[in-house]
Amino acid sequence: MLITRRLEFDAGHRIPNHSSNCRHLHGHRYALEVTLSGNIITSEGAPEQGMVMDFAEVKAIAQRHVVDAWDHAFLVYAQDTVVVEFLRSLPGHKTVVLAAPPTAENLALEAFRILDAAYRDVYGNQLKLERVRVYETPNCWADAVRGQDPSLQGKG
Ligand SMILES: Nc1nc2c(c(=O)[nH]1)N=C([C@H](O)[C@H](O)COP(=O)(O)OP(=O)(O)OP(=O)(O)O)CN2
Ligand SMILES: [Zn+2]
Repeated sequence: MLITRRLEFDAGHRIPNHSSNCRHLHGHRYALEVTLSGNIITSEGAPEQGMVMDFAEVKAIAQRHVVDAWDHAFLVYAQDTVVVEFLRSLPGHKTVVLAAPPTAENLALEAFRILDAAYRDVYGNQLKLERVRVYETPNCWADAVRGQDPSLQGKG
């Protein structure tokens, strides 16, 4: 069984080497969709009976590990030194420095890496993170899928 929870957040970014508009500093209302697989919990009387995981708990984990860190932050590529230095000059600015340009693809991969360790099979129902989808706009999104990207090797 697969279940998906959607969360939304706002963040700024730029794609420094982009040939068009995306090299400018701008922001998005991102959406993050977390898809988990697992067996439905059947323990009679358990609060989670009938669920793979309580959607509230799915949300709480993604919120704590990704959304709280990225919401109203500027997501910047570490090699984008001019912007990194500028953001450092702003006292107390919320900045997230990433090892790769902040495209939807790289944000989905980064969120997958962070969240994979965060979702634990506490009910013995083989709970596992399967996919993280990041919407950059309502029309553009990227999927990081377990076992499909070379950087997620070993997560199969
Ligand atoms: N494969 C990717 N392509 C692009 C990415 C990306 O992350 N992965 N990102 C961008 C820009 O960040 C840009 O903000 C996206 O805007 P745009 O292409 O304009 O998307 P819209 O949904 O607003 O498209 P409209 O045609 O304006 O409706 C670019 N490419
Ligand atoms: Zn953008």
